[in-house]
Amino acid sequence: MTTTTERPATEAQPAETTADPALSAQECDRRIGVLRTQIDAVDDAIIALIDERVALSKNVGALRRAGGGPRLSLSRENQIIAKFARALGGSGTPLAMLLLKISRGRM
Ligand SMILES: C=C(O[C@@H]1C=C(C(=O)O)C=C[C@H]1O)C(=O)O
Repeated sequence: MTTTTERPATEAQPAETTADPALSAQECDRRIGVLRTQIDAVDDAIIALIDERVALSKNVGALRRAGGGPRLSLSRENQIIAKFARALGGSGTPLAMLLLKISRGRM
C-alpha cells in the first residue's frame, strides 16, 4: 500500500511509560506531556489516513458509476466490517461502519 501520510514514531520510550510509584508528581506530569504529544501525532496521522481513505473510496465509487454499476457495494462493505471485527474485536464493527459512513457522506 502506498500512502502519502507521514507516520509518526509511535513507540513510546520505556522511560516515559513506566509507572514507577517513586516518581515525583512533576516527573509524572512531564511524562504525561511527552505521551500526549505522541498521542496528538497519532491522532493527526489517523485523521490524514481517514481523509486519504475517503478520497480513495470516492474514486472507486465514481469509477463504478461510470461503468454503469451501483454507488455502493454491500458485499465489499461486509468484507471490510469483518476485517475490522477480526482485528479489533467488539469495537471493530462500529469503527468500520463509521469509516464507511464518513466515506459515503462525501461520495
Ligand atoms: C470504495 C468502494 O465503494 C463503496 C465504498 C466502500 C468503502 O468506503 O470502503 C466500500 C464499498 C462500497 O460501498 C468499493 O467498492 O471498494
